[in-house]
Amino acid sequence: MFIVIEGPNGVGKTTIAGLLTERLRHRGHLVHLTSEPTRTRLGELLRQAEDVIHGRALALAIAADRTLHVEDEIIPALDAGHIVISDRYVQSSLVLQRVDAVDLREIWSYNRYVLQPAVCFYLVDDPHTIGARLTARRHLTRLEATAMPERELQLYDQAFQFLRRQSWHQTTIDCRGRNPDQVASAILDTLDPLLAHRRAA
Ligand SMILES: Nc1ncnc2c1ncn2[C@@H]1O[C@H](COP(=O)(O)OP(=O)(O)O)[C@@H](O)[C@H]1O
Ligand SMILES: Cc1cn([C@H]2C[C@H](O)[C@@H](COP(=O)(O)OP(=O)(O)O)O2)c(=O)[nH]c1=O
Repeated sequence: MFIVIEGPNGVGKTTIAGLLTERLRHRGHLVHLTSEPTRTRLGELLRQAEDVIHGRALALAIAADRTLHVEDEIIPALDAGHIVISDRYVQSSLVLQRVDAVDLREIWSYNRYVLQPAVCFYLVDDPHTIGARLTARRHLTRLEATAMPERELQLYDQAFQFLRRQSWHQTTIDCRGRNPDQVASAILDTLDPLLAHRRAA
């Protein structure tokens, strides 16, 4: 089963993806935790080069990294019986490349052939809470510094509506007033029936 954790910078994706991995492993599942940009040479290059690669070129390069991610890492892990959890996926492009002035349909055209996740979780929180966390960060990348939490939340909502029309399975998780354990539990509540179905199949 392929699961995606999405949401604006600072909402808690990395924290929650890690907790969810622990909780699922504790229950005896094999879990492969991954993230985008990838930890491959291309992904690392993109993390370092975000200041000089921008707009359409960045959208294409991120889509190339994602394509390799699916082919070389996600599908092999799924074939080996793992639950795969990705911290960021297509939605991040539908939001961040738009912040970088690329049109939504163009971004989608570069991503439309990727593997469709079993379910995508969109973490949302109060923009002031997210903003306070970002202020506490020592270093922000160019796109992190450009995208404001309100704008990112609005673009994530538009990505959600767009992908719903492509029949993607998506769920919004409201993190307001919830600690990370409670957020992970809310995700597991949605996952449990899907996992039971997987076991029965
Ligand atoms: N539900 C939560 N409640 C309180 N703090 C949280 C919550 N989720 C994450 N955090 C904290 O917010 C910060 C940003 O989380 P992080 O997982 O790095 O976000 P992202 O990967 O979305 O940028 C971290 O310091 C983390 O401990
Ligand atoms: C996945 C993804 C990342 N990015 C950019 C946004 C960030 O500035 C940068 C790194 O992502 P980020 O999630 O901040 O990485 P980490 O917290 O693991 O260092 O990559 C895109 O522009 N589009 C995408 O689709």
